[in-house]
Amino acid sequence: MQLGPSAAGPVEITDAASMRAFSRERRARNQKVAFVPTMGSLHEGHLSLVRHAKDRAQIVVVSIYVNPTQFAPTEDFEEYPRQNKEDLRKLKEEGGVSAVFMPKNLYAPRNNRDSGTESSESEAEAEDDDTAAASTSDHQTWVSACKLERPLCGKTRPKFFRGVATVVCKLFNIVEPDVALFGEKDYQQLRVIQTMARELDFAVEVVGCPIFRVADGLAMSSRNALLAEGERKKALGISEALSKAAAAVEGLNEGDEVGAHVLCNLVRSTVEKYGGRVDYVDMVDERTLRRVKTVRKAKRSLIAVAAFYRSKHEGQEVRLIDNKVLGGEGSPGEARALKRKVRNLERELRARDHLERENAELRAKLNRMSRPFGFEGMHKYQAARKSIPVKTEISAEKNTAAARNSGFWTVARPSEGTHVGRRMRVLYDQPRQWFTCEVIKESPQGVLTVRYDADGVEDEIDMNKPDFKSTCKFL
Ligand SMILES: Nc1ncnc2c1ncn2[C@@H]1O[C@H](COP(=O)(O)OP(=O)(O)OP(=O)(O)O)[C@@H](O)[C@H]1O
Ligand SMILES: CC(C)(CO)[C@@H](O)C(=O)[O-]
Ligand code: BAL
Repeated sequence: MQLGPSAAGPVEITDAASMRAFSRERRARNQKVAFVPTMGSLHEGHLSLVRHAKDRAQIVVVSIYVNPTQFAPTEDFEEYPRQNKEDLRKLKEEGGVSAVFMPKNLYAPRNNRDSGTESSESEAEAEDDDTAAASTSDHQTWVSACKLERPLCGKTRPKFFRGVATVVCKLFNIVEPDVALFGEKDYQQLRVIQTMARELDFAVEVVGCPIFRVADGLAMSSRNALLAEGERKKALGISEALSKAAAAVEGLNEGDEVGAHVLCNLVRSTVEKYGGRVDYVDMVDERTLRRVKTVRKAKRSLIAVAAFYRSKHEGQEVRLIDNKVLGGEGSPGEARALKRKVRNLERELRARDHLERENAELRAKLNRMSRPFGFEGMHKYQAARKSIPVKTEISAEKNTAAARNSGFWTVARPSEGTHVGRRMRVLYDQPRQWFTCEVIKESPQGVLTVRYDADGVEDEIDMNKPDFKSTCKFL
């Protein structure tokens, strides 16, 4: 059975029981499960989470579910972009995703089943009914991280985080992951889920991942696809505004501080100047999400913004969010990503060091094993040459054994006419075989440096040695 990611693409699972069975089977085989919950309409931001997930576990599960309980009746549940086929194509292309969980409805039908009032008719009805109210009206158990839900997005979307925490709780119970990955774009959501997982004892590590931006700075978001023509340009005001605030803090002297309201006003006016309608701009403590009054260069604070733009759906607005950690050295996700990168690089360096050492050992062994015929003699010959003072040079004609034995060396090239690039064959003794090589350097003393075709190993061959003619042939 296929346990890890398959070339055919992820397994598509639509019911909770099969999803749970899938995960349990993998975990029983000691495979770690990483989970990326999404509402679909996948973009590079989601795929960046998938890549972080692949780094952390053998099994990656992505869920695609537009959760009705996090939308208020006035919000864009109906308009929310849905494109499951395209999403599956993207995940297959990305590779490394083992399963995609795409439940039809996580609320009413299971609720009926649980309460013992099972009715296939009502299940079918509920499954066919996508409206937020109809599919969730029976649901009565909610998860809430009260204090963290109130500020920022909680002011305009009072039931949003209750819906998010509840569906993530359900998804965690179905997928039973070891690790779950969330984007820092939805920073408040990340903090709510981390708190829920910790306080309700989920055995899941909740990891935040850095915001993935388009080259022009806009944070990737599924809702970007809902923007009316010309609105994307206005939305660039958000990242521009956050960068201005970051630059202002960067420009502070150590120990100086700036009022949070000054930076919030800067962000608000920039977003408005670009044409956005600001929902909120707030400066908060990155952990508690409580408002901070001042910002210093050395201390990390989070500036968060939400703004509305015209939707391509008549009369609707698109609400985009973004944030930036000011002061300190970037967001926790960025720090974690950097740490992983450093760790991976160090692992690669260690592996390379190990490879270099292994290569040097093998090269030395190879040199020992396959010296040209009579090589030992050449060593002795070279050693002897060092100890004998060169009295005079003798010509090629006088290059006789007698002359050499008398302690004189030849500088003349043998009649073959060697030159760099000349190809030759050399007889080895172990194994006894001819090898072709090319002259890559020659010394006036008649020592050739050659490189063997077979393995690229370089070697020295002395044309003066007595058996040169019988063991080396120029081509
Ligand atoms: N640009 C991004 N960088 C990093 N993570 C992201 C980015 N966009 C979304 N995510 C993360 O992907 C997960 C799924 O988010 P979701 O499916 O709601 O997409 P989205 O783009 O945030 O949609 P929306 O337009 O509703 O905000 C969340 O954890 C979210 O924080
Ligand atoms: C976490 C989530 C999948 C819950 O529906 C959603 O809020 C999202 O996509 O960020
Ligand atoms: N990315 C969070 C989902 C929502 O805004 O509804």
